[in-house]
Amino acid sequence: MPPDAPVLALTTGEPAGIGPELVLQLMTEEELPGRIVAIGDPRLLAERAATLGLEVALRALAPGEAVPPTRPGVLPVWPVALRRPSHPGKLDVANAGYVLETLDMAIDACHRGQADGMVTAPLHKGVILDAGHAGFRGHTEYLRDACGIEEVVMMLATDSALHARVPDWQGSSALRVALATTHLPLREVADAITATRLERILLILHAGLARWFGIATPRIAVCGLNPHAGEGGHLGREELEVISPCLAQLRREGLALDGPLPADTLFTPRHLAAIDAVLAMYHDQGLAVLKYAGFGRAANVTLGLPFVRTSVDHGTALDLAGHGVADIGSLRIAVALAADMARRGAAAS
Ligand SMILES: NC(=O)C1=CN([C@@H]2O[C@H](COP(=O)(O)OP(=O)(O)OC[C@H]3O[C@@H](n4cnc5c(N)ncnc54)[C@H](O)[C@@H]3O)[C@@H](O)[C@H]2O)C=CC1
Ligand SMILES: NCC(=O)COP(=O)(O)O
Repeated sequence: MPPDAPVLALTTGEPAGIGPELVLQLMTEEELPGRIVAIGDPRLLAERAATLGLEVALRALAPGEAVPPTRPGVLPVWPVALRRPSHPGKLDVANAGYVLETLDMAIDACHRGQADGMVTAPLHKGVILDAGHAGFRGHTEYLRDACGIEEVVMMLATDSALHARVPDWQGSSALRVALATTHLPLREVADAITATRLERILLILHAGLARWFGIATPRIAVCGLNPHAGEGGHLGREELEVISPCLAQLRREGLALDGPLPADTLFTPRHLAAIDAVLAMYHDQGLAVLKYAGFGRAANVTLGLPFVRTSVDHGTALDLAGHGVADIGSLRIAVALAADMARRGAAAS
């Protein structure tokens, strides 16, 4: 590995979940892109490694110490102390502040240029809210607010859709799905779909596909919100009053957009064959399909941030934590994607 390989700050996520063990497992692998530094509690990581019989030596880095080239079996760590000892599968509100501190450290490192990007292991949104961090929604929204920007875009891509235009959808599970709204109660979704938000989201998505995925003129298919995209106004008017006018305006500005299309038939090979990404109106409209196509083989990327951030396609899996059986596939892909994006970012600047 070259000594100037991108530095990736890897947050270890909810301590009671599968994040810590996936990070440890990753570090036993031979081929890793980038110089990885985990952010978390070294004692927790050492305990989890011992429980699972993973031979990983932890090396706490001093402030300002350079992140060394990654070697299998060695995990450099930027230490953050747990507030209370953590046990697999057992959430504890006392450790919510710890999880947020690991995120803050990664954000700070990206801002200061000490890291070229961040990769996040899953956190548990519920326990952070139970701990009193009102308004917490997820990494995506936390990063947006920490960076003081209006909008970012959550996009998940399956492994075969990570690098460029997908030539043939027929029989393929290659899929990129972005979301117009993220972690919002369904009751609030319709009101959140405004022309201003949609325009911002589509511009970020268009730019992100061009910059990071090498698709100069991406074609994006936009889902309707209502069944049958509103059935001409009989099953909802958001398509007529908000989505269509917004798409028409953006087409005049040169974006290649299809829709609004009924979401049920959009996700079929004939429609997917012609497009580079789908914009779904809400979380489960898009992610249920994405996870059906490639759960465990996909990564989550936040577009529109001033730095690279990727994540896994799954949550904390409390039921599996501490057993060493969780699938590492998505973390592997998230790390590879972040390293690739960081290299592209460096080449472009
Ligand atoms: N990037 C992040 O921080 C994410 C966090 N979450 C959070 O995770 C928590 C739990 O969410 P759930 O909806 O239960 O989803 P989940 O992904 O944690 O679990 C859903 C099912 O998938 C299985 N699963 C998850 N990851 C797996 C892996 N790597 N290998 C094998 N099986 C795996 C679990 O055992 C469970 O049966 C929630 O608080 C949610 O908000 C969910 C998605 C992403
Ligand atoms: N289902 C995707 C998800 O919840 C990821 O959220 P985030 O924490 O990465 O914002």
